[in-house]
Amino acid sequence: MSKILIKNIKELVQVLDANVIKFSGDEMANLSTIKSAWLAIEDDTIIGFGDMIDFPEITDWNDLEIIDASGKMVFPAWCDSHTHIVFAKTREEEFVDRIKGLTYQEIAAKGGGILNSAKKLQNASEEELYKGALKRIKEIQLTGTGAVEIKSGYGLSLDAELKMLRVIKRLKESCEITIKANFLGAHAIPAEFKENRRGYIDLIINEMLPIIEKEHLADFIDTFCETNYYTPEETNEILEAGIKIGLIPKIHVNQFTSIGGIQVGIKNNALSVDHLEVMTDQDISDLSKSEVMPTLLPSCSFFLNIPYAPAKQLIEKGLPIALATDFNPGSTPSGNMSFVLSLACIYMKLTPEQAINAATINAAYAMGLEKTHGSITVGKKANIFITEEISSIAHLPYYFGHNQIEQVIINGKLMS
Ligand SMILES: N=CN[C@@H](CCC(=O)O)C(=O)O
Ligand SMILES: [Zn+2]
Repeated sequence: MSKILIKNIKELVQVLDANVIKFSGDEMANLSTIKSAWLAIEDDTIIGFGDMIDFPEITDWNDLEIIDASGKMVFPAWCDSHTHIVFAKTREEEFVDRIKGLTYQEIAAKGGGILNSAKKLQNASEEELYKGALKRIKEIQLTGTGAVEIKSGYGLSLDAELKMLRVIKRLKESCEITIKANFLGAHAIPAEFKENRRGYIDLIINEMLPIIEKEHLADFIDTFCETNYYTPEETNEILEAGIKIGLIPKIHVNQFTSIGGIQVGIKNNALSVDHLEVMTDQDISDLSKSEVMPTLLPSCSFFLNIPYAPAKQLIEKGLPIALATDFNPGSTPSGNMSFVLSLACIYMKLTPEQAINAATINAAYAMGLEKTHGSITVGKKANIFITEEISSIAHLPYYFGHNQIEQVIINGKLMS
C-alpha cells in the first residue's frame, strides 16, 4: 500500500462533497477551497484532507511519502472531455494556408482538413498511431490533465476507424490517465462516398457499430453535425443506432452554422454538445431546458480565428459549461488545459473561478466521470496537481504560456 501526505498546502482548491455533480449558472462563480491545508492519498484514492490545524498524527511511516507544498496550491487534475489525440501526422501546411488567407472551410473543400488526416491515417500502422498518441498523452499528463476523452474519426473506413478505436483501447489499458473512447465515424463524408453518403452511413450503422459493440471499443458516439458534413437528420439516425448498442451521444454542433444539431443532441439525451461558437437565442433557450453539458473549446477559436462560444450568455441563462482542448492536428494542435483557461478568461470573460469549475467538475460530468474525478473529494481518484509557488488562484490563468504545474499525481502515482 502506498501513501502520500501533502502538507502546508497554501490553498487546496475545488474541495467538494461527493453529491456535487456539476455547477450551473450563478453557482459557477463559487470555488470552494481550504487555505493552509493537508491532503492524504492511499493507493489511487483521496482518503482525507483538512486544515493544517488538524494535521493528522502519523502512526505508520511505512511506504509513506510526505510532500511539503509550502507556498504552492493543489488542484484536482484537469478533465479534458473533447480531444482527437490519435492521429497520424500534423497539418502545419494548412496552418500556413490559413496565414495566406484561406479559411478552414476552403481548405476542407479542396481535400484538406479531416480528409487530409484520414488519408494520412490509412497508411499508418496501429503501432505508429499508438506511439504518437502515447507521446501526446504523456505531454498532457505533465500539464495537469488526469482524464481525457479521445475520439476516432480520422479513419473514415471500416478498417481505419476500428484501427483508431483499438489504439484508444490499448491506451486505456496502458496509461495511468483515465480515458473514455468516442466513436466519431461520422466526422466527414469520405471522398469515395462523396456521391453516396447513404452508403457510408449504412457502413457506420450496419458494419462499424456491431464490431464496436462486440469488442467494447467505445463509450460514446459522436457526429460532426455541420453544413457540408452531417445533417441533423443523419446525426439523429446515427445517434439512435449508437444508443441501441449502449453508446452515449456527445456531439460536435454549431461550430460554423446553427442547423439544428443542438436540438438533436437534446432529443437523444446527449451527455454534451460541443463547440457552440455560433448560437441562436433558440439554441440557448432549448439548451437551458435540458441536462446536456455545453462544452466550449476556446483554443479552437483562437487557432482558427473564429468566434468564441458565448460562455457568459450561457451562464447567465443558468446553464453549466465545461471547457476542453479539442486537441487535434487541424483546428487545435494543443492539449494544454491551462492555456484553455487563460483563453476562457481573456476572450470569454469567465472569472478564474468559473473557468476552474468548467475545467474540473463540469468537464468530469461531460465524460460521465463526475463521481470519480474533477474535485478534491474523499473517495475520488487521487488525480491532482501541485503548482509552483503562486500568489493567488487567478495567477494560474493570468500568467499564461508558462507551465505553473510542478508535480502531477495520477491514480496516486507521481508522473514524470
Ligand atoms: N470540427 C470538427 N472536428 C475537429 C477538427 C478536425 C480537424 O480539423 O482535423 C474539431 O473539433 O475542431
Ligand atoms: Zn472535435
